[in-house]
Amino acid sequence: MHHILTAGAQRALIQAERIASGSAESEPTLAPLLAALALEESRAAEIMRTHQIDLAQILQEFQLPLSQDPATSLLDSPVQPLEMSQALQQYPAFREVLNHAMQQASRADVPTEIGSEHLLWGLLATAGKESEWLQSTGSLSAEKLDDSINVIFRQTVEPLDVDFALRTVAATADDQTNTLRTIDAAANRLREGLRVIEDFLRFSLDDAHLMSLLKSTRHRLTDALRFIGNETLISSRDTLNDVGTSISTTSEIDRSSLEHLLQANLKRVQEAARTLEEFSKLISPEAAAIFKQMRYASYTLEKTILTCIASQRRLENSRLYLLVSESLCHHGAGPAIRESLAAGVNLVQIREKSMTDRQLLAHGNRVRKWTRDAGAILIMNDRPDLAIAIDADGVHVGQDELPVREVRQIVGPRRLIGVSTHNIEQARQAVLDGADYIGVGPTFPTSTKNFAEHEYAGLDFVNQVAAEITLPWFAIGGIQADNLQQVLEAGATRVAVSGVICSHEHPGQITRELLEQLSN
Ligand SMILES: Cc1ncc(COP(=O)(O)OP(=O)(O)O)c(N)n1
Ligand SMILES: Cc1ncsc1CCOP(=O)(O)O
Ligand SMILES: [Mg+2]
Repeated sequence: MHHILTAGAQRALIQAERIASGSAESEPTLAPLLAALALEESRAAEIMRTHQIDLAQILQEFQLPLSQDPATSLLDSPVQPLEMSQALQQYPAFREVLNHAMQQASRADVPTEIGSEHLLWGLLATAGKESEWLQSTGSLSAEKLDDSINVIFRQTVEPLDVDFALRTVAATADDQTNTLRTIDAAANRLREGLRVIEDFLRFSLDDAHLMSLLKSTRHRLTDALRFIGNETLISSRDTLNDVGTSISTTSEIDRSSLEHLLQANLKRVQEAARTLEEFSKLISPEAAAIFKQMRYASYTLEKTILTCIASQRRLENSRLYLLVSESLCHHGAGPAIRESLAAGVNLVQIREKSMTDRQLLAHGNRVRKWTRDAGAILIMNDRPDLAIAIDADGVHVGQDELPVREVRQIVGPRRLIGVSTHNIEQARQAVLDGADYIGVGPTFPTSTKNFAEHEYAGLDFVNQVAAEITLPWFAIGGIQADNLQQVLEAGATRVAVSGVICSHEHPGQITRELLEQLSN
């Protein structure tokens, strides 16, 4: 198979050589490559950041020098496609890493491309002090990295489906120039649109996870343009004679809200990606395939961002989520629900594991009336069909139940879908799948649901989600009045509880206590 290194991977190798040349080590080591991967605005750096590893730590650990900021100096320099066979010759010190990277890349969507994330994977798979350090400091392993690569790069896009001939089409010189001009203009539109969306994610939504997805999409643009040739594109540019630059439609200047602005730019990105895909078919099928993926990735991104905004709005005032099971309640589910509603709970889940369908239907209809009268949201656990039957506002599903896509087909577009998550990869995936909120836990030991000791995700998981996810999420599991503060300190703003309210002698009283803490 024919393997090519992405621009990011090439820059990392060049940087690694620069760092190695300034290092005191006489024997070649992999530490300069590790530092170079963290230095770049690359996929590998993004992944390391999510595992709390940064450049400063690496430089300190491996006693490496970094006299200037080489990242900026290389970022804009054009990089020619580099084949694996050339890379193996040019960088003998990293041969083992490159070979492992190649194996990993062969399993990805675009098997010919080796990116910085594959180099990181190769580094982890190569025995040595760098790999050991990554595993101990960042809890990174080749398997975990597999998950990260999957979440960011494989599952955000449709499978590579090339529906056009894999050969370039002969054209006249004029045709070629016009095609290149079109590609150049569309690439600029795409880049600009992505930048606007990135700024929105950074400054308005403040969502690190979605931002990292967007950055990956931006990197793919660089990768695709390499197949066409950056210099060729620039030499075909003719802005003065471009009739498009003077056109400014009313819709282009009508940006009535941030959301409108966001949507307009998402559309701009999708249209530009389509133009790039079509015109690249005449020049580079590889580039066309990447543009197609980018178009699909932008649909996923659009859906995800808009869901996030809509959900934040719908659940804006829901900080305390009550899961009610008849068996846990001191005086029955009815009094527990009515008293907690009166005390201010506005989000209730029916979580019954042993009722028959008929019992659940009758119970659900009663709870529907109480919650509706109180203006509260009602969610049915596990059962999309019953959510519809009792006209609940949504349904909650676990990791082993129906996936969001299938649940959405059953409950339609308006009902909320909640998903339980137990680690950061599941949380990221649930966001991309289109969940409207997620459960994050279990935070503490609980007797309400059985978990093995090692399954407690704990406050670390709460911390991780707080750092990167803005889709509404609820910390859950063993939360009580006396440990709620710790959960809030770990970054949660919403919690889901069951036992603490249901089995309390006075559900209204404990509800008020919890709400009081949540509002501070
Ligand atoms: C808000 C919320 N979070 C998590 C769960 C747990 O769902 P699941 O893992 O499917 O387990 P069961 O509750 O069905 O036993 C939840 N119900 N709600
Ligand atoms: C259903 C569920 N899922 C994760 S923890 C949990 C139990 C929550 O109940 P409690 O608040 O009583 O621990
Ligand atoms: Mg369930």
